[in-house]
Amino acid sequence: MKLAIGSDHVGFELKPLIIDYREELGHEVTDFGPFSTERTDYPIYGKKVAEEVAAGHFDGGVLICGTGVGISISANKVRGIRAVVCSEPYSAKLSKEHNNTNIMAFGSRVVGSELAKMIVKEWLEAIYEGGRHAKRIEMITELETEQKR
Ligand SMILES: O=C(CO)[C@H](O)[C@H](O)[C@H](O)COP(=O)(O)O
Repeated sequence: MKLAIGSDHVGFELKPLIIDYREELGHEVTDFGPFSTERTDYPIYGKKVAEEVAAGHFDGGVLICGTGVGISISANKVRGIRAVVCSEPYSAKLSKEHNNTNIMAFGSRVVGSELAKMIVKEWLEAIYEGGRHAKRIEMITELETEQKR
């Protein structure tokens, strides 16, 4: 699986743990920055990763900031993105099975490295169920097309 990953300065230190973990399992992970703990702004990286995923260059994305909230809000502003913030694996699993999420976000001030790995694992291993959920995803997509830029 090809994954795009990004963070802000607060999520920076958790990022390599997730990269190493997924690469050990055979995934190809590309880090879109930042590459230091120098204070920066999460919308920059939320947008970068979201645009790469929306363009189909990657199968999914992982975003990390302090709580996961700001960076996921930013990613969700990109058409075609369904980013979710999770602090436990059950929502991560259902977000893929029911909502076909394509970006997983979490907060490095909220979850530790082992729980973060568990969340990403559940999310990546889950399979979108389609069926009755497809209509709802189409309704979300319709919301996007109705929005005037
Ligand atoms: O935690 C957050 C709320 O979404 C943000 O993602 C940032 O990580 C946080 O706001 C950064 O805070 P800082 O005081 O500028 O380090």
